[in-house]
Amino acid sequence: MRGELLPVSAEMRRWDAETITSGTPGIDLMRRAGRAVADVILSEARWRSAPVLVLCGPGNNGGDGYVVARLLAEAGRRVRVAAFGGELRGAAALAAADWPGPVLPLEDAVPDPADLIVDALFGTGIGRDLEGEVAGIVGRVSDSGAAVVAIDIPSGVDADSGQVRGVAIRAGRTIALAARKPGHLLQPGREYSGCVTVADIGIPSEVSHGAGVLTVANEPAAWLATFPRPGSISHKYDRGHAVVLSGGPSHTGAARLAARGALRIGAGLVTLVTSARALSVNAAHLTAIMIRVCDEPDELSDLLMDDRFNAVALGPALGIGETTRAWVAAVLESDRATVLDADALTSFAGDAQALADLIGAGREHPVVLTPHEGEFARLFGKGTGLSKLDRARRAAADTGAVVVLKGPDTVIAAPDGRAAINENGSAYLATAGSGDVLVGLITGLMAQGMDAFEASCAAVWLHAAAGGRFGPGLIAEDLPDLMPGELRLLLTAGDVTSA
Ligand SMILES: NC(=O)C1=CN([C@@H]2O[C@H](COP(=O)(O)OP(=O)(O)OC[C@H]3O[C@@H](n4cnc5c(N)ncnc54)[C@H](OP(=O)(O)O)[C@@H]3O)[C@@H](O)[C@H]2O)[C@@H](O)CC1
Ligand SMILES: Nc1ncnc2c1ncn2[C@@H]1O[C@H](COP(=O)(O)OP(=O)(O)O)[C@@H](O)[C@H]1O
Ligand SMILES: [K+]
Repeated sequence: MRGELLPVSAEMRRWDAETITSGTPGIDLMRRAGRAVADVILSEARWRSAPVLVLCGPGNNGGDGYVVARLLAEAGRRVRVAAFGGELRGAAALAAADWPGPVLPLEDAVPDPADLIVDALFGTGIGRDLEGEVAGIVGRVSDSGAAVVAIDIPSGVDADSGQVRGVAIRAGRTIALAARKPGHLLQPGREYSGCVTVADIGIPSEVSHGAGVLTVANEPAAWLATFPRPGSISHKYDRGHAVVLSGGPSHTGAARLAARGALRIGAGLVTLVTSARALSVNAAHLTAIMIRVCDEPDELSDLLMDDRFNAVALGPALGIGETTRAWVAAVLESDRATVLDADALTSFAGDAQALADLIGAGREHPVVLTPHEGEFARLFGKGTGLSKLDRARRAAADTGAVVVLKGPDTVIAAPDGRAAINENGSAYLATAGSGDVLVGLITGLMAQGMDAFEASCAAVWLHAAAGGRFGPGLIAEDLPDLMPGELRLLLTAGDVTSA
């Protein structure tokens, strides 16, 4: 997979183990980890005179902490170490043996507001909720207001899910070892991690890239190579023809937002399908977007016999119930690239299997589902105990569709197990109708022939980049018209950073 790999803890353990097997002792990895963290601390002017309190746990994350303590003391810094747990093993025991100073019991550690705290309690090996004396120190660190640097991941944050295991350290700075993990991007882990940088600890690229990690950070590197660009002799039919279904006379705006999104992202033609009753209100608001009247699903099926209509979106403001299920069935039977959102999903609440059956196994063209958390739970259940990543992945595998599970940390998952986590989102996107525009962006990219997973990733990223760059005052109507600016930055200026 292209893009920055985000290994889960089991994959990370494999990377470490394979590196050790191929000849690098675990203590060397740990010393590199400690060196990287110490270098960050020593290079920060604001921490130059801060006394350092290193909190060490019973595993290898604690081992990293002992290395940091020794290196900072050798650099002349005042360092206290407090530790928790029984006898250390392996590399961690070696690292602890190299620390020449005293070790306080954790319960005696009293962080001072002037301290710099190094959080080396737990990393990827956290196995249960924090309680007792470790929960106590997390509380005291938080109450002290001291600055915190976390090694690998803030203790208490689950590296796979981003969930807090009871309580967690809030770090201003986190130094992720070898790679960021999903828990650095998924909420609330992202909030707890503060500013995250990655330290190279010497995992060979054959190990990290040979391991089949299927999760990436959603960034242009993951999909830019296949992003559609018109050729010099392209005509509009080469750029696809997107179709968007409108709701009834007083529910037409959502579909128009999606249709405009599809046109702005580059679909050659966009047609809004409306009932006769909603025709005049739609017609009064549209110019470049064409209109066709279909009052029954059969009429839409007939329209879609023309294979120039190659991507269809439905759901926003369509109404919940049997009628919408019939429209969904008609579209899915026509086997066009399809995006199902909002009411098209909620009409199948508690009956995801019926939707999966309609999507079917033998279809030629992909389907994308774009639920927010509420729609997802209604369709697939709460998935208690599963991470957002796993819930999206499982829903994709079960339905055979790409699933875009929206929110501040949108997850895009493909039926084959690939997944991407988005991180350029902006809370300004939390405004009525912004999801409708996203539907149009995905549909417009699929109309241009982009792979459904990559189209979903690209649309989510561009939508978020536009929202973040615009910021205060954003309304959904703005989003389609922000696309030309975002596309210019992405495709011509080579500036692929979001706001
Ligand atoms: N592998 C390598 O070679 C390298 C690894 N590196 C570093 O190691 C980290 C991973 O190390 P790790 O696997 O030892 O796990 P770690 O996060 O230290 O914690 C495990 C310990 O905590 C305990 N424990 C867990 N939860 C608990 C709880 N709620 N409350 C209380 N105790 C709890 C658990 O106890 P147990 O569950 O076994 O009873 C076990 O003793 C990784 O993030 C990176 O920093 C780097 O140095 C590079 C080389
Ligand atoms: N706090 C947030 N940070 C980043 N993105 C957000 C946030 N809240 C919502 N969004 C994004 O805004 C869009 C809202 O879509 P949706 O919930 O379907 O709203 P609507 O139905 O009003 O269009 C989604 O793309 C979602 O990821
Ligand atoms: K930690």
